[in-house]
Amino acid sequence: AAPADTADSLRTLVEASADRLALGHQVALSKWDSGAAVEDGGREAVVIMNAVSQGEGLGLERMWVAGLFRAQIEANKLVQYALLADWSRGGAPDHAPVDLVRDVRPQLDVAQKAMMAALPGVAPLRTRKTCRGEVAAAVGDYLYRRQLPAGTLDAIALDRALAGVCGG
Ligand SMILES: O=C(O)C(=O)C[C@]1(C(=O)O)C=C[C@@H](O)C=C1
Repeated sequence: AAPADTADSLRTLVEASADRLALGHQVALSKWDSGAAVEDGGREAVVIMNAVSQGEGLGLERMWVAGLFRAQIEANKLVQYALLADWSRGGAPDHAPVDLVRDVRPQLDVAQKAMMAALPGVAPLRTRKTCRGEVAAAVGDYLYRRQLPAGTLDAIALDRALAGVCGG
């Protein structure tokens, strides 16, 4: 694919990753209410298995897809831990009850599908020397477009969420 195609796909991937990450706020609220642990190893395995098998249908390498989603999950946990720690000190924001299994995980699955659709176009970037710089720039563009300040929790976590794009 030409570099322009990669850039478009990367932009789509960054947006879908940010959408997935934003759901971490809802997940954290549900865990605040339920007292459940942030980490759910069984669910992580399901998320990664689903992504890998969807990726195989798209001709994507298993290890790459697994690494990509491991990074997404790690970033999601970063957001959850940070929010829960804040709320332990200051209280959680007012919110309606959040049903993790019925409401939030299906939305995570939708964001995952959007990410998967972008991956074939992003794959050629993996092996470029410029990969890390291009990913960092794409995140910077996203933050700029959304007027999200660098250094905030969501901005930091978005860089981490995309840590699996290069190499693998
Ligand atoms: O589904 C959850 O319980 C989440 O916290 C979300 C998520 C994910 O990013 O998919 C993150 C951490 C958990 O270990 C499992 C999955």
